[in-house]
Amino acid sequence: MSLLESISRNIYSLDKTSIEQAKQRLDRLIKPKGSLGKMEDICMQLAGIYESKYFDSSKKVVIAFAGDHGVYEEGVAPDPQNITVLQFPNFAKGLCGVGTICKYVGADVVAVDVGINCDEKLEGVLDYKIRKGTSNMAKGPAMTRQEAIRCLEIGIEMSEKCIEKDYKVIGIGEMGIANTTPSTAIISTIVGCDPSEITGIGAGLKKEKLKHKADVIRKAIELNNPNPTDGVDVLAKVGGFEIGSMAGVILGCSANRIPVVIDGFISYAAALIAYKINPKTREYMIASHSSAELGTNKVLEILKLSPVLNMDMRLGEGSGAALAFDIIEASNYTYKNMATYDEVDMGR
Ligand SMILES: Cc1cc2ncn([C@H]3O[C@H](COP(=O)(O)O)[C@@H](O)[C@H]3O)c2cc1C
Ligand SMILES: O=C(O)c1cccnc1
Repeated sequence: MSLLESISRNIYSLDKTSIEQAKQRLDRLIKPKGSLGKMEDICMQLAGIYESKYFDSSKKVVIAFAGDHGVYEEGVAPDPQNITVLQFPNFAKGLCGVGTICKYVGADVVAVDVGINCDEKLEGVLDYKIRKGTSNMAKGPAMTRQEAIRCLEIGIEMSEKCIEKDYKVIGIGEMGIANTTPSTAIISTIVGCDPSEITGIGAGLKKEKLKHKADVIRKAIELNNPNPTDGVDVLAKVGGFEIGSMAGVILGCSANRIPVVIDGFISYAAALIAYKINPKTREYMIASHSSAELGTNKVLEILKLSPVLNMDMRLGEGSGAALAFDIIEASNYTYKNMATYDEVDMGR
């Protein structure tokens, strides 16, 4: 049995007893029932994931993957492709958005090259390059099925390495110029809508080029005919290496009962791939924020995820996941340390 098969067969629902125990404590805290809103949801979810009333969520990491995209040549992105190789070393150095936010919240970043269009080894970046960028999906499949499985398995492996190092909460991030294009293709295929309904500006595409971007995505879907019920097929035909690797982290976290914090639009595409491979992965996901990219609501509705933050962010990298780490920690701290009605006299 392959690593992917064995991991996806080993994903179970959250533990109802622990969720109930967490709820009972939350209801005994000195506050109106339910008044901590999503903080309470997070605590119940974490209890169900860790199978324990109390849990440690202190050690956190963003695992970020980078890859380039053959579809870049269709003129779907506003920036030069080599921004991927120039920006990615800044993840580990703590100089870019996700790096800086991680420093602030005391989390680590692991940066993994799964397909950057370059020959050199990058400082502070793990080399798991599959190939120097996907093929142009407007002309044929982005990758082979074997490559799709490979990037999923790299993601699984990275998550398990981090879990072995005792990380208790894992966020996902990415870098890849043009990757909102395959993300939109994945989301249109799985949601079942026309790409024009959800094609956004990405890193700042001019409004007058949006129709062209949507047309390229539609053409890629028509040409490759991905099967919306088969996550691996969708990934192979219209995906990206970094997107598949993020989906692999989601599967790895779910099988190892570790919460996985979803970032923005590109990570939503990864979340849908993981969900199609095993729908139970949804239970392990925390949506950090609501991306400003068009199409956000459609994915979050399917995944039934309610984002923690709404910051109008559309950076990616894992920046939103890192920002939500502090909310998760604040929720756990409050849950553990607030007094209950049994401990202080509240007149009842
Ligand atoms: C300097 C820079 C830093 C970034 N960090 C994340 N992205 C984000 O923008 C890219 C996706 O947008 P599109 O599909 O329009 O190319 C991805 O690399 C994503 O991570 C960046 C983009 C740029 C230009
Ligand atoms: O939502 C995101 O993460 C996003 C949106 C546009 C470009 N890059 C990332």
